[in-house]
Amino acid sequence: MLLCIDCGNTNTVFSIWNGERFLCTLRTSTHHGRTADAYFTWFSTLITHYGIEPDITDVIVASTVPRVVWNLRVFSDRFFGVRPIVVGKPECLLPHPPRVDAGTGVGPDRLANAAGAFDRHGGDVVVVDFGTATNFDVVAEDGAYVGGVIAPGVNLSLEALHQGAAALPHVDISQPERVIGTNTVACIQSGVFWGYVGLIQGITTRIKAEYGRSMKVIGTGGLAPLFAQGELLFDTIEDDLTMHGLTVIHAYNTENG
Ligand SMILES: Nc1ncnc2c1ncn2[C@@H]1O[C@H](COP(=O)(O)OP(=O)(O)O)[C@@H](O)[C@H]1O
Ligand SMILES: CC(C)(COP(=O)(O)O)[C@@H](O)C(=O)NCCC(=O)O
Ligand SMILES: [K+]
Repeated sequence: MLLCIDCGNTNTVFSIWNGERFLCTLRTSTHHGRTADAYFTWFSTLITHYGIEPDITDVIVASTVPRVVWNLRVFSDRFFGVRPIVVGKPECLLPHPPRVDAGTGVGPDRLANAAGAFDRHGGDVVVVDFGTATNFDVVAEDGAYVGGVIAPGVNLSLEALHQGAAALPHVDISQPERVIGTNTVACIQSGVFWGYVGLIQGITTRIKAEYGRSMKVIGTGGLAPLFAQGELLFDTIEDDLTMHGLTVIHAYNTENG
């Protein structure tokens, strides 16, 4: 079985793929100080809780935080005897290499999103991924990642208001009833929620105009469903797109490595 690890700047997600479906998805906060032993303690407790007895034979990692990769490598080697495939490293083959400026890096989460989106939709796609940052990943007709947009994430925007303005409290995101807020919390929620709706609409419209072909827009990441309510921002929402992309990249490496 394949263990897929998607490590974002906020959360690290483990999913076990049995070749047909994901058996479970486990989430923990991202800390570069977490040791291989700490990962295993957490992992084994949860899979026991869920009654799963996986036989992990392969591991693939996509991490937007370079410092966590070392401990994930040790975790993989020590507990499963497996050398992981790390997306973005030269030894990890990509089904469709990205076309970007020479010398620039592409986030491994974006490479996984591109692979997952192409496998499911066949290209000409924009993925909108709501993580710590909100990424727009453009996937060309042939499956290559060809660029995109990086905007501050929803929670980062809320946190920045709280950090930067003495009288503004920490607020959780939700869809406000009205645009004109009549208290501080409602004003902040309106600014971030409706600001985000405008950002998503505005950027996808401009991407489509610049790209010059019709495109599908796929929402992914924890907050995508919040922005689907009542607004036609996405053609589809796929929570497991990054994980699916990891299974696609793994299969490609198995066949071609
Ligand atoms: N279902 C959800 N509802 C509300 N907030 C969420 C949900 N999923 C994730 N978040 C929040 O969205 C932010 C980004 O989370 P995540 O997608 O895990 O980011 P990353 O992949 O960058 O680690 C975090 O602040 C997280 O707490
Ligand atoms: C844009 C990101 C910070 C998003 O990370 P995340 O929100 O998933 O933690 C990540 O994809 C990244 O570090 N990218 C490198 C630069 C690039 O992709 O162009
Ligand atoms: K992510």
